[in-house]
Amino acid sequence: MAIEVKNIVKKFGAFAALDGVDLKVANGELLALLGPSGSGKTTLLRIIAGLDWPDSGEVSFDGENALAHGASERHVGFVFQHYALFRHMTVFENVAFGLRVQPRAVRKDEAAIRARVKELLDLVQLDWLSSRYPSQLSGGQRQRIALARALAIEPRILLLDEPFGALDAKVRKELRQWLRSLHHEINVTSIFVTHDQEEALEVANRVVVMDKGRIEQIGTPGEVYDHPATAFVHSFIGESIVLPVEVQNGCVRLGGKPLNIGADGIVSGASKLFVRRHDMAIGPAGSGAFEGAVRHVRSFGPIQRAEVALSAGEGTTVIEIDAPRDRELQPGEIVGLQPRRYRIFAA
Ligand SMILES: Nc1ncnc2c1ncn2[C@@H]1O[C@H](COP(=O)(O)OP(=O)(O)OP(=O)(O)O)[C@@H](O)[C@H]1O
Repeated sequence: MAIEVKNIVKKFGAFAALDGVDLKVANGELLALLGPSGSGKTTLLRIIAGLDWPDSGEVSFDGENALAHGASERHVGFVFQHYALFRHMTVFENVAFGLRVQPRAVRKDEAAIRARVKELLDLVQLDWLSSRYPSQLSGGQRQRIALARALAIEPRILLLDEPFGALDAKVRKELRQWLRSLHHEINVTSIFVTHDQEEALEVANRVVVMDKGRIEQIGTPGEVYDHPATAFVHSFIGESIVLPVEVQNGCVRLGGKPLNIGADGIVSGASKLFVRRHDMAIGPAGSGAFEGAVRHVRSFGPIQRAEVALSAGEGTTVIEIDAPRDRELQPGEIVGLQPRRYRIFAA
Protein backbone atom coordinates (compact mmCIF):
# COMPACT_ATOMS: atom_id res chain seq x y z
CA MET A 1 0.00 0.00 0.00
CA ALA A 2 1.35 3.45 -0.95
CA ILE A 3 1.17 6.30 1.56
CA GLU A 4 1.05 10.00 0.75
CA VAL A 5 1.34 12.75 3.33
CA LYS A 6 0.70 16.31 2.13
CA ASN A 7 1.57 19.50 3.96
CA ILE A 8 0.89 18.18 7.46
CA VAL A 9 0.89 20.71 10.28
CA LYS A 10 0.48 19.60 13.88
CA LYS A 11 0.66 22.09 16.73
CA PHE A 12 0.73 21.55 20.47
CA GLY A 13 -0.34 24.98 21.72
CA ALA A 14 1.80 27.47 19.79
CA PHE A 15 4.55 24.90 19.14
CA ALA A 16 4.60 23.25 15.71
CA ALA A 17 5.66 19.61 16.17
CA LEU A 18 5.16 19.15 12.40
CA ASP A 19 5.56 22.18 10.22
CA GLY A 20 4.46 21.38 6.66
CA VAL A 21 5.54 17.78 6.05
CA ASP A 22 5.24 16.15 2.60
CA LEU A 23 6.13 12.51 2.10
CA LYS A 24 5.42 9.76 -0.40
CA VAL A 25 6.05 6.14 0.51
CA ALA A 26 5.87 3.59 -2.30
CA ASN A 27 4.18 0.23 -1.89
CA GLY A 28 6.51 -2.27 -0.21
CA GLU A 29 9.11 0.28 0.91
CA LEU A 30 10.96 0.07 4.20
CA LEU A 31 11.38 3.69 5.19
CA ALA A 32 13.21 5.13 8.20
CA LEU A 33 12.22 8.38 9.91
CA LEU A 34 15.50 9.60 11.37
CA GLY A 35 16.05 12.68 13.49
CA PRO A 36 17.06 13.95 16.91
CA SER A 37 14.78 13.81 19.90
CA GLY A 38 11.80 16.12 19.47
CA SER A 39 12.08 16.39 15.68
CA GLY A 40 8.52 15.13 15.18
CA LYS A 41 9.10 11.50 14.11
CA THR A 42 6.66 9.91 16.53
CA THR A 43 4.05 12.60 15.90
CA LEU A 44 4.19 11.87 12.16
CA LEU A 45 3.96 8.12 12.76
CA ARG A 46 0.97 8.54 15.08
CA ILE A 47 -0.83 10.66 12.48
CA ILE A 48 -0.26 8.01 9.80
CA ALA A 49 -1.49 5.37 12.27
CA GLY A 50 -4.66 7.28 13.12
CA LEU A 51 -3.70 7.69 16.80
CA ASP A 52 -3.50 11.45 16.35
CA TRP A 53 -4.95 14.00 13.93
CA PRO A 54 -3.15 16.86 12.16
CA ASP A 55 -4.35 20.46 12.33
CA SER A 56 -4.15 20.61 8.55
CA GLY A 57 -2.89 18.58 5.64
CA GLU A 58 -3.76 15.25 4.06
CA VAL A 59 -2.90 11.60 4.54
CA SER A 60 -3.90 9.04 1.93
CA PHE A 61 -3.41 5.30 1.54
CA ASP A 62 -3.42 4.21 -2.13
CA GLY A 63 -5.05 7.53 -2.98
CA GLU A 64 -7.88 7.14 -0.45
CA ASN A 65 -8.28 9.68 2.36
CA ALA A 66 -7.02 7.94 5.51
CA LEU A 67 -8.05 10.81 7.80
CA ALA A 68 -11.68 9.81 7.30
CA HIS A 69 -10.94 6.61 9.23
CA GLY A 70 -9.87 5.88 12.79
CA ALA A 71 -6.90 3.71 13.73
CA SER A 72 -8.92 0.50 13.89
CA GLU A 73 -10.20 0.91 10.33
CA ARG A 74 -6.82 1.68 8.76
CA HIS A 75 -5.45 -1.90 8.93
CA VAL A 76 -2.15 -0.75 10.32
CA GLY A 77 0.13 -2.86 12.52
CA PHE A 78 2.25 -1.18 15.23
CA VAL A 79 5.27 -2.07 17.26
CA PHE A 80 6.47 0.28 19.99
CA GLN A 81 9.71 0.59 21.89
CA HIS A 82 8.20 -0.71 25.09
CA TYR A 83 6.91 -4.15 24.54
CA ALA A 84 3.19 -3.95 24.62
CA LEU A 85 2.70 -7.68 25.14
CA PHE A 86 -0.01 -8.84 27.55
CA ARG A 87 1.81 -10.18 30.57
CA HIS A 88 -0.83 -12.67 31.60
CA MET A 89 -0.99 -14.31 28.15
CA THR A 90 1.41 -16.81 26.61
CA VAL A 91 3.35 -15.92 23.49
CA PHE A 92 0.87 -17.95 21.47
CA GLU A 93 -2.15 -16.10 22.92
CA ASN A 94 -0.45 -12.73 22.48
CA VAL A 95 -0.01 -13.39 18.77
CA ALA A 96 -3.53 -14.83 18.49
CA PHE A 97 -5.11 -11.85 20.25
CA GLY A 98 -5.68 -9.66 17.19
CA LEU A 99 -7.29 -12.57 15.37
CA ARG A 100 -9.61 -13.47 18.26
CA VAL A 101 -10.98 -9.93 18.62
CA GLN A 102 -11.80 -9.46 14.93
CA PRO A 103 -15.47 -8.84 14.10
CA ARG A 104 -17.40 -12.10 13.90
CA ALA A 105 -18.07 -11.73 10.18
CA VAL A 106 -14.36 -11.90 9.32
CA ARG A 107 -13.04 -13.90 12.28
CA LYS A 108 -11.20 -17.12 11.45
CA ASP A 109 -12.21 -20.37 13.16
CA GLU A 110 -10.00 -21.83 15.91
CA ALA A 111 -8.07 -24.18 13.61
CA ALA A 112 -7.31 -21.37 11.17
CA ILE A 113 -6.23 -19.07 14.04
CA ARG A 114 -3.86 -21.74 15.35
CA ALA A 115 -2.41 -22.30 11.90
CA ARG A 116 -1.88 -18.57 11.36
CA VAL A 117 -0.18 -18.10 14.75
CA LYS A 118 2.10 -21.03 14.01
CA GLU A 119 2.97 -19.49 10.64
CA LEU A 120 3.79 -16.13 12.29
CA LEU A 121 5.90 -17.69 15.02
CA ASP A 122 7.81 -19.59 12.33
CA LEU A 123 8.27 -16.33 10.43
CA VAL A 124 9.88 -14.63 13.45
CA GLN A 125 11.72 -17.89 14.20
CA LEU A 126 10.35 -18.23 17.72
CA ASP A 127 7.94 -21.12 17.41
CA TRP A 128 9.77 -22.86 20.26
CA LEU A 129 8.69 -20.13 22.70
CA SER A 130 4.95 -20.34 22.08
CA SER A 131 3.96 -21.49 25.56
CA ARG A 132 6.16 -19.04 27.47
CA TYR A 133 5.00 -15.82 29.11
CA PRO A 134 6.50 -12.43 28.16
CA SER A 135 8.44 -12.23 31.44
CA GLN A 136 10.31 -15.40 30.39
CA LEU A 137 11.63 -13.83 27.16
CA SER A 138 14.64 -11.69 26.41
CA GLY A 139 14.05 -8.12 25.21
CA GLY A 140 14.90 -9.04 21.62
CA GLN A 141 12.55 -12.01 21.69
CA ARG A 142 9.74 -9.82 23.04
CA GLN A 143 10.16 -7.39 20.16
CA ARG A 144 10.06 -10.20 17.63
CA ILE A 145 6.85 -11.48 19.24
CA ALA A 146 5.45 -7.94 19.21
CA LEU A 147 6.15 -7.91 15.47
CA ALA A 148 4.47 -11.28 14.95
CA ARG A 149 1.47 -9.93 16.84
CA ALA A 150 1.35 -6.78 14.73
CA LEU A 151 1.45 -8.90 11.56
CA ALA A 152 -1.33 -11.25 12.68
CA ILE A 153 -4.13 -9.10 11.29
CA GLU A 154 -2.34 -8.88 7.90
CA PRO A 155 -1.83 -5.13 8.11
CA ARG A 156 -1.55 -3.11 4.93
CA ILE A 157 1.08 -0.95 6.62
CA LEU A 158 3.52 -1.67 9.42
CA LEU A 159 4.64 1.16 11.73
CA LEU A 160 7.50 0.68 14.18
CA ASP A 161 8.41 3.32 16.77
CA GLU A 162 11.99 2.80 17.99
CA PRO A 163 11.32 -0.94 18.02
CA PHE A 164 14.83 -1.75 19.22
CA GLY A 165 15.31 1.37 21.34
CA ALA A 166 15.32 -0.42 24.68
CA LEU A 167 17.71 -3.20 23.69
CA ASP A 168 21.47 -3.43 24.12
CA ALA A 169 23.78 -2.62 21.21
CA LYS A 170 24.58 -6.20 20.21
CA VAL A 171 20.95 -7.36 20.13
CA ARG A 172 20.00 -4.21 18.20
CA LYS A 173 22.54 -5.08 15.53
CA GLU A 174 21.22 -8.61 15.18
CA LEU A 175 17.64 -7.41 14.96
CA ARG A 176 18.50 -4.89 12.23
CA GLN A 177 19.55 -7.64 9.85
CA TRP A 178 16.62 -9.73 10.96
CA LEU A 179 14.13 -6.91 10.28
CA ARG A 180 15.57 -6.30 6.84
CA SER A 181 15.27 -9.92 5.80
CA LEU A 182 11.82 -10.22 7.38
CA HIS A 183 10.68 -7.20 5.39
CA HIS A 184 12.12 -8.73 2.26
CA GLU A 185 9.98 -11.78 2.91
CA ILE A 186 6.67 -10.09 3.78
CA ASN A 187 7.10 -6.93 1.69
CA VAL A 188 4.55 -4.85 3.65
CA THR A 189 4.98 -1.06 3.35
CA SER A 190 6.81 -0.25 6.59
CA ILE A 191 7.93 2.91 8.36
CA PHE A 192 10.19 2.83 11.36
CA VAL A 193 11.26 5.63 13.65
CA THR A 194 14.78 5.81 14.95
CA HIS A 195 17.24 8.39 16.23
CA ASP A 196 20.11 6.00 15.46
CA GLN A 197 21.67 6.87 12.10
CA GLU A 198 23.47 3.57 11.74
CA GLU A 199 20.21 1.71 12.21
CA ALA A 200 18.44 3.86 9.62
CA LEU A 201 21.24 3.56 7.05
CA GLU A 202 21.61 -0.17 7.51
CA VAL A 203 17.97 -1.19 7.49
CA ALA A 204 15.96 1.18 5.31
CA ASN A 205 15.57 1.49 1.52
CA ARG A 206 15.09 5.22 1.98
CA VAL A 207 15.76 7.53 4.88
CA VAL A 208 13.75 10.63 5.82
CA VAL A 209 15.91 12.99 7.87
CA MET A 210 13.83 15.27 10.12
CA ASP A 211 14.66 18.25 12.29
CA LYS A 212 12.37 20.64 14.14
CA GLY A 213 9.17 19.36 12.56
CA ARG A 214 10.45 19.54 9.00
CA ILE A 215 11.94 17.14 6.52
CA GLU A 216 15.54 18.09 5.75
CA GLN A 217 16.20 15.40 3.15
CA ILE A 218 14.72 12.21 1.73
CA GLY A 219 17.02 9.77 -0.02
CA THR A 220 18.62 6.37 -0.14
CA PRO A 221 21.19 5.70 2.59
CA GLY A 222 23.92 6.42 0.01
CA GLU A 223 22.34 9.72 -1.02
CA VAL A 224 21.91 11.13 2.49
CA TYR A 225 25.41 10.03 3.52
CA ASP A 226 27.33 11.03 0.39
CA HIS A 227 25.25 13.99 -0.75
CA PRO A 228 23.79 15.66 2.34
CA ALA A 229 21.42 18.41 1.23
CA THR A 230 21.84 20.66 4.27
CA ALA A 231 24.33 21.48 7.01
CA PHE A 232 22.05 19.72 9.48
CA VAL A 233 22.08 16.44 7.50
CA HIS A 234 25.85 16.63 7.12
CA SER A 235 26.40 17.02 10.82
CA PHE A 236 23.70 14.56 11.90
CA ILE A 237 24.76 11.69 9.63
CA GLY A 238 28.31 10.39 9.75
CA GLU A 239 31.18 11.99 11.61
CA SER A 240 32.21 15.34 10.21
CA ILE A 241 34.84 17.94 10.81
CA VAL A 242 33.12 21.32 10.84
CA LEU A 243 35.12 24.50 10.36
CA PRO A 244 33.69 28.01 10.57
CA VAL A 245 34.88 29.76 7.43
CA GLU A 246 34.30 33.07 5.70
CA VAL A 247 33.78 33.26 1.96
CA GLN A 248 34.76 36.51 0.23
CA ASN A 249 34.21 36.71 -3.52
CA GLY A 250 34.63 32.97 -3.84
CA CYS A 251 37.77 32.83 -1.64
CA VAL A 252 37.43 30.63 1.46
CA ARG A 253 39.17 31.83 4.63
CA LEU A 254 39.64 30.24 8.02
CA GLY A 255 40.43 32.77 10.74
CA GLY A 256 41.46 35.27 8.07
CA LYS A 257 43.90 32.89 6.34
CA PRO A 258 42.97 31.78 2.83
CA LEU A 259 42.34 28.05 2.34
CA ASN A 260 43.34 26.78 -1.02
CA ILE A 261 39.96 25.25 -1.91
CA GLY A 262 36.93 26.15 -4.06
CA ALA A 263 33.89 27.78 -2.42
CA ASP A 264 31.33 25.10 -3.41
CA GLY A 265 29.02 27.64 -5.02
CA ILE A 266 28.97 30.06 -2.07
CA VAL A 267 29.81 33.64 -3.11
CA SER A 268 30.17 35.52 0.16
CA GLY A 269 29.40 35.36 3.84
CA ALA A 270 29.93 33.38 7.02
CA SER A 271 29.79 29.67 6.19
CA LYS A 272 30.63 26.22 7.48
CA LEU A 273 33.02 23.80 5.84
CA PHE A 274 32.10 20.12 6.37
CA VAL A 275 34.54 17.27 5.75
CA ARG A 276 34.09 13.63 6.77
CA ARG A 277 36.90 12.59 9.09
CA HIS A 278 38.20 10.02 6.62
CA ASP A 279 37.96 12.47 3.72
CA MET A 280 40.68 14.74 5.12
CA ALA A 281 44.01 13.63 3.64
CA ILE A 282 47.09 14.18 5.80
CA GLY A 283 50.50 14.63 4.17
CA PRO A 284 53.81 16.33 4.86
CA ALA A 285 53.88 20.09 5.65
CA GLY A 286 53.20 22.15 2.55
CA SER A 287 51.34 19.35 0.76
CA GLY A 288 47.74 20.43 1.32
CA ALA A 289 45.26 23.28 1.24
CA PHE A 290 46.19 24.23 4.82
CA GLU A 291 48.36 23.11 7.73
CA GLY A 292 48.05 21.92 11.28
CA ALA A 293 50.10 20.59 14.17
CA VAL A 294 49.51 17.01 15.34
CA ARG A 295 48.68 17.00 19.05
CA HIS A 296 47.80 13.46 19.87
CA VAL A 297 47.53 10.15 18.00
CA ARG A 298 45.63 6.99 18.87
CA SER A 299 46.07 3.94 16.68
CA PHE A 300 43.64 1.05 16.48
CA GLY A 301 43.09 -1.51 13.76
CA PRO A 302 43.71 -0.10 10.31
CA ILE A 303 43.42 3.59 11.28
CA GLN A 304 45.08 6.23 13.37
CA ARG A 305 42.93 8.96 14.83
CA ALA A 306 44.89 12.19 15.02
CA GLU A 307 44.01 15.34 16.89
CA VAL A 308 45.29 18.21 14.78
CA ALA A 309 45.38 21.87 15.84
CA LEU A 310 44.78 24.42 13.12
CA SER A 311 46.15 27.79 14.04
CA ALA A 312 43.65 30.06 12.46
CA GLY A 313 44.07 33.77 13.11
CA GLU A 314 43.21 34.44 16.73
CA GLY A 315 42.07 31.03 17.86
CA THR A 316 43.11 27.45 17.54
CA THR A 317 40.65 24.89 16.20
CA VAL A 318 41.27 21.26 17.03
CA ILE A 319 39.94 18.63 14.65
CA GLU A 320 40.00 14.82 14.67
CA ILE A 321 41.06 13.01 11.52
CA ASP A 322 40.99 9.30 10.67
CA ALA A 323 44.02 8.40 8.56
CA PRO A 324 45.33 5.07 7.32
CA ARG A 325 48.44 3.78 9.10
CA ASP A 326 50.74 3.82 6.10
CA ARG A 327 52.79 6.55 7.78
CA GLU A 328 52.64 6.84 11.57
CA LEU A 329 52.01 10.42 12.64
CA GLN A 330 54.04 11.94 15.45
CA PRO A 331 52.83 14.43 18.07
CA GLY A 332 54.29 17.85 17.34
CA GLU A 333 54.60 17.20 13.62
CA ILE A 334 53.35 19.88 11.19
CA VAL A 335 51.15 18.31 8.51
CA GLY A 336 49.47 19.47 5.32
CA LEU A 337 45.72 18.85 5.13
CA GLN A 338 43.68 18.43 1.98
CA PRO A 339 39.94 17.76 2.01
CA ARG A 340 39.34 15.11 -0.67
CA ARG A 341 35.60 15.80 -0.54
CA TYR A 342 33.82 18.54 1.31
CA ARG A 343 30.72 20.73 1.36
CA ILE A 344 30.35 24.38 2.27
CA PHE A 345 26.99 25.64 3.52
CA ALA A 346 26.12 29.24 4.31
CA ALA A 347 25.96 29.63 8.10
N1 LIG B 1 0.92 15.50 23.49
C1 LIG B 1 1.86 16.45 23.39
N2 LIG B 1 1.70 17.64 23.99
C2 LIG B 1 2.61 18.64 23.87
N3 LIG B 1 3.76 18.53 23.13
C3 LIG B 1 3.96 17.37 22.50
C4 LIG B 1 3.04 16.26 22.60
N4 LIG B 1 3.53 15.25 21.85
C5 LIG B 1 4.70 15.68 21.34
N5 LIG B 1 4.96 16.94 21.73
C6 LIG B 1 6.15 17.75 21.34
O1 LIG B 1 6.28 17.70 19.93
C7 LIG B 1 7.65 17.58 19.58
C8 LIG B 1 7.84 16.38 18.69
O2 LIG B 1 7.63 15.21 19.46
P1 LIG B 1 7.85 13.74 18.88
O3 LIG B 1 7.53 12.76 19.96
O4 LIG B 1 7.14 13.62 17.60
O5 LIG B 1 9.42 13.75 18.61
P2 LIG B 1 10.39 12.56 18.23
O6 LIG B 1 11.18 13.05 17.08
O7 LIG B 1 9.63 11.31 18.07
O8 LIG B 1 11.30 12.49 19.52
P3 LIG B 1 11.89 11.22 20.35
O9 LIG B 1 12.98 10.67 19.50
O10 LIG B 1 12.41 11.87 21.60
O11 LIG B 1 10.76 10.29 20.58
C9 LIG B 1 8.44 17.51 20.88
O12 LIG B 1 8.98 18.80 21.15
C10 LIG B 1 7.39 17.14 21.92
O13 LIG B 1 7.72 17.68 23.17
